Amino acid sequence: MGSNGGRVRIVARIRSDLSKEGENFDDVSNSKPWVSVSRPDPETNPNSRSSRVKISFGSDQTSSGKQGYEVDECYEQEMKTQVIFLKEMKPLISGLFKGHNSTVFAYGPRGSGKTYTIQVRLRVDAILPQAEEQGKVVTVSVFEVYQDRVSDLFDVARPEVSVFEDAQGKIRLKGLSKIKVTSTLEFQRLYLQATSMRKLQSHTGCIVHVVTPQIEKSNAQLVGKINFIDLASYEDSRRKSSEGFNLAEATRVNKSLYAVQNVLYALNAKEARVPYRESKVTRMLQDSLGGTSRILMITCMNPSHCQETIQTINLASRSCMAGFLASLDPGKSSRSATKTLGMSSPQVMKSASKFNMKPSMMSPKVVKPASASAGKIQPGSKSHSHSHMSMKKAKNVPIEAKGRVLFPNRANTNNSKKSELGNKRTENASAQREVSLSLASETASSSTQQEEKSVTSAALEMDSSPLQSEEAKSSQNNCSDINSSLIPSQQDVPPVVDSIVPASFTYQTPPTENFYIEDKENKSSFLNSGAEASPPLSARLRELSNNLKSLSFSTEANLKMAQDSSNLVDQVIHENFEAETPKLLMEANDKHVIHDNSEFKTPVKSCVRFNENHEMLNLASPWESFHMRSSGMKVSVSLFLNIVGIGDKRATYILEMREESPEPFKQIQGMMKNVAGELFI
Ligand SMILES: Nc1ncnc2c1ncn2[C@@H]1O[C@H](COP(=O)(O)OP(=O)(O)OP(=O)(O)O)[C@@H](O)[C@H]1O
Repeated sequence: MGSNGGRVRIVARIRSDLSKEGENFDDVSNSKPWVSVSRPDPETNPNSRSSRVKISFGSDQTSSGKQGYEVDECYEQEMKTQVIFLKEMKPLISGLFKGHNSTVFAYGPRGSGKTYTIQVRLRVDAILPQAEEQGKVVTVSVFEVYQDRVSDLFDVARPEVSVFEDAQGKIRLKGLSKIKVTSTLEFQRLYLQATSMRKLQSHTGCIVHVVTPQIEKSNAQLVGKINFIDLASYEDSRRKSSEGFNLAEATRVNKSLYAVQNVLYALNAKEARVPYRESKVTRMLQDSLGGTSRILMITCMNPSHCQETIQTINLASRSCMAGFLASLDPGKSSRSATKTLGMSSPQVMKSASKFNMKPSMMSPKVVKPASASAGKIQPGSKSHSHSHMSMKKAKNVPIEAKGRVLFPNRANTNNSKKSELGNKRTENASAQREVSLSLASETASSSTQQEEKSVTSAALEMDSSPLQSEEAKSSQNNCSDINSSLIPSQQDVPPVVDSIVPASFTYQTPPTENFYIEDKENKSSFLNSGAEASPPLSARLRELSNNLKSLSFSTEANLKMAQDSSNLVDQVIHENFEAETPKLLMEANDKHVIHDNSEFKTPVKSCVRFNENHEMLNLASPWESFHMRSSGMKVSVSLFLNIVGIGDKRATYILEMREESPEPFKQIQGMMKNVAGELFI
């Protein structure tokens, strides 16, 4: 569906200039364009592989050097909502009558025009006449998901809607009413009444079912359904806390937004497993996301919340590009495609040698970070700029700073180990880890129950923001410019693919060395019985240390950073793990079920800072971002928790607890300090 080759179409809409409507903006008198949109010109680039549109922030670069985030389409400020409807949503409504389920998401920061763009009332307007013409019946449900609880907005007094899978594998929404509507007026009245009950930070959804009236002896009633999901606003935790909002709530909301993005990413990437269960929203919409369903995500951009806008577009672009990567290798999942491109592509290999990088250290995500396509933008590209946000000067970030594959693929080694390990599970022999350098935690997945636990690591990181608040403040001073963000200099960018791959990096860990710990109540399939079945943590950390040492960095600072991190890891190994590992594992086994295969995925989060006037100061490279956020290569709390064998869920819980009950957490933090030495200062 998307031009990226994926099933999810991801478009963006830039909200119109509200400064004309009297809304507060940063000083726009001296402002430079805050966002610009470039699209390949078919006349000058008839052979262009991509019809994707590039969104760039900042104005310091020439149009041929624009860096940015790619999406399937971007509607600029002057575009009318009706045009967007006709181009993007109308086809979905037509599909509805042919039996296709569809879902439309509106996603973006506060006040970015999500509700304004999705306009559910008008959409139902377009459905009713067609239904009547074809003798179909339309029923609607309106719900909200707040703190992972689903409520029926037609009757808020009813108990929580329960979401479960029936014996046939169909998702059931028990307790959600469906109301038959026959006229637009009737629907508008119902919808207005229902949405007036919604909570501020909730996801609001409307499910429109088109059904065939009961035909004698036939049970097949449902023709199709379309879901309109007005997602809760993405909020930046640091900004929120400074403005007195509820940080815990923002964290929860953002986590669920990341979960939605993880699902879209997995769908676009044609991954075998999609982490629907990661959030209530995706779980309840599962029927309308998988299979032949069509999905549209409209990412709304708000110039007055530029930081959040960049973060949301960054994630949206990541999901979009997953489809592109998968389309390069349609026979395989995106992970396989990633591997193929990273390990075998002649272009990549060429780039690897050019940049003195070992092929085993590369993945497309490594060599093609969020802005790395800039060097490939066609000279004839059209570019439009919009003026709002004041910016500072650009600074180039070398590509080497984007990330590395820490662990080489050692599938062969694993095979030879397989017999030694006896009953150890090895079916996911090429399980990969994707780790965003700018993020602190990872996603775990259980192969045994075919259920994924995608990462909501940015949320975890936000959870840990109070620990880092001082760093954040100081890093603001270090930040220079939005354009320095994820953007390497043109000379430094290997011309690998004509696309953006958002900043994250991938490394592979052999399954015999993978494990994670989960709560017993959630999963129970494989119990790793200790050191024999699982290699010592010290070995993994040692490997991390060695790989860090072997990284080639372009600058002295980066080299020093790598050495520092390597030394830190060495220190942790020496002081804490070599002696403690068997004990830790035994303790873990007492309390948890350990799975032998894990899959980690992190959404990408940029590192944009604002000064007190909300002017953007910097969008750091992923590596810089990691550096800043982790205070000079201190490994983040949640990453560390993962390393010591605590799964993401538990790590999330610990971090959330710290937010909500700082006192007990101080004790936990003390304990962690003992374990991690300098890491948790
Ligand atoms: N493209 C646009 N043109 C004109 N006005 C707009 C546009 N987009 C949004 N608005 C106006 O901006 C305001 C906020 O829009 P809207 O409520 O749709 O944002 P939202 O992202 O849904 O906000 P929330 O944070 O409450 O979820 C509304 O008054 C809306 O009419």
